[in-house]
Amino acid sequence: MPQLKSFTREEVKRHANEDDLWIIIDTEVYDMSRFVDMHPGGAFPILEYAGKDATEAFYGLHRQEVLTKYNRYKIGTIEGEKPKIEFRQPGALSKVPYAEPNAWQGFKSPYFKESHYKFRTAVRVIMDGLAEEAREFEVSGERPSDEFQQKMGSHGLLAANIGPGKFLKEFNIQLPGGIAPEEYDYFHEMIVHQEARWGTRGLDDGLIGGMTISLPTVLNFGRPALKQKIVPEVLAGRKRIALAITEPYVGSDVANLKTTAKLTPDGKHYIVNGVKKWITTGHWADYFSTAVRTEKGISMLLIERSEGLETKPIKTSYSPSAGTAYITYENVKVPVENLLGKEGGGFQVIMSNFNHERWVMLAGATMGGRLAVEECFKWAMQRKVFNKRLIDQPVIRNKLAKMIASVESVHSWVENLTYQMCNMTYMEQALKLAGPLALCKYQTTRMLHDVSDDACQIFGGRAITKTGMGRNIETLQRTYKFTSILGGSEEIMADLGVRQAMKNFPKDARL
Ligand code: HEM
Repeated sequence: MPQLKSFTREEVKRHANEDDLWIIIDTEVYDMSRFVDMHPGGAFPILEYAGKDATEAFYGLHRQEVLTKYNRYKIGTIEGEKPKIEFRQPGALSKVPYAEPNAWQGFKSPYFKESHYKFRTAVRVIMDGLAEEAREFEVSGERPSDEFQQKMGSHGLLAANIGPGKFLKEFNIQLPGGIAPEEYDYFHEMIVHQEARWGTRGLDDGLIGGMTISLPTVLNFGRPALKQKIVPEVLAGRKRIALAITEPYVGSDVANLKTTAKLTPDGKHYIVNGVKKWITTGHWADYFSTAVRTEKGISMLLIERSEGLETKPIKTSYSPSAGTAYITYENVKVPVENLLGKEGGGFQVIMSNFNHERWVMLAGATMGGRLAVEECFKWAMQRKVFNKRLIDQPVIRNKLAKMIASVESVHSWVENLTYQMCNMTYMEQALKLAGPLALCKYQTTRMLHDVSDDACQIFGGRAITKTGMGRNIETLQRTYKFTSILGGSEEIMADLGVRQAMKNFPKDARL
């Protein structure tokens, strides 16, 4: 970058033709002479601002990050003037009201201790440092690279997604912010899910989604030797793992799955045949925690990618970088030692992680809604139409009010449920939390539906454009159905919640 100089506004005015074209954005001076013909928006819009202040026009059409990416054209600043627009620094919190959970914006919280604040600060710095690379994978739809997966692992961010547990100490995991493994609780984990503010819904699942739902089956039900082999390599990002339950004929209806595993006559192996569909991370995975039908009923097997096992990508409306796969198993030979839990005990293995899986989705989804609030609020404040800012239109303020109120309500419920998870025993959680978590998941994805709809109307055409100002809104509207179908569809969640409440309904209660 050339040495930055100081200029007066009068000096800038003298560089006002196509071959010598300067503009001012806030208090910075850009020499556009070499860029004007390459400008993605064409030369015409820039020419109008030659030698002038283009701040308002620029922010009406570009995200701030454009200036960071093209800062090679910056030649100086305006003498004696202080910037009016703040540049977001890596790791910084947003000052936009409701853009962050209120605990991070100075509100009192009964839930967070010093270690949570410390952890959040550390996680945001790491995530900001990885954001650009993450977005490149989401846009290209490519497999997140081994280096990227391993960076996540080396920061402790893969293990941090699996939740608190003895395994953090057992496998010597170094958590962000130097948090001690025994201190790590579900509020720390909630922070990890909510700090994934990259706007890369597909990639998030390709990187960690499959692992978060499948590794616990090995951690909690795998034989010690299997655990020792697989857990460290997955948590370090050297290997990837997916949960393979759903089939083309059965989605949530696990009891009717058709994939079979037959014991060989010597009793040393299972031979697996069948197909699986919608397997998140599946196309990238080395291991598959797979639900099969054995002689004794539904069982879970850890299957390594090997002869007879093939994956192919499913073209989804979210992102190919989620690695969503169709899997075929043709006479795949699996050692009996890879049985997870008991033969015929597959339901227990599958069910044991459902609450956690749904809660992870809730935490991530509230962040998705919040990000939309921040984007819409900023856009409405800076976008001018009919000579007014969007925010000056009551209809826009009303939409924002609805968005904020629904994100905040769901977020408070998620925090309350997280508190229960931190303080109930595993058995208590199993008995009491399935219903509320299911209802909260239902409410959260309804919230996303409404927020996405309002956000799209606020952003207009940019909400259906993959790059530029509305990029994150486009991602939200294209991907929120992912959350409302996976891990139990809205309809099943709503029904489960009410059926569980019916079980606890007092027999003697009358209106
Ligand atoms: C440092 C100065 C500038 C840089 C680096 C820059 C860069 C860019 C880039 C990268 C895009 C594509 C954005 C996307 O698709 O996400 C773009 C679009 C555009 N730019 Fe600029 N630009 C600059 C200044 C300006 C100025 C002063 C104007 C004047 C109004 C302008 C008008 C536009 C327009 C109209 C578009 C198309 C926006 C759209 O498709 O909605 N640009 N610019």
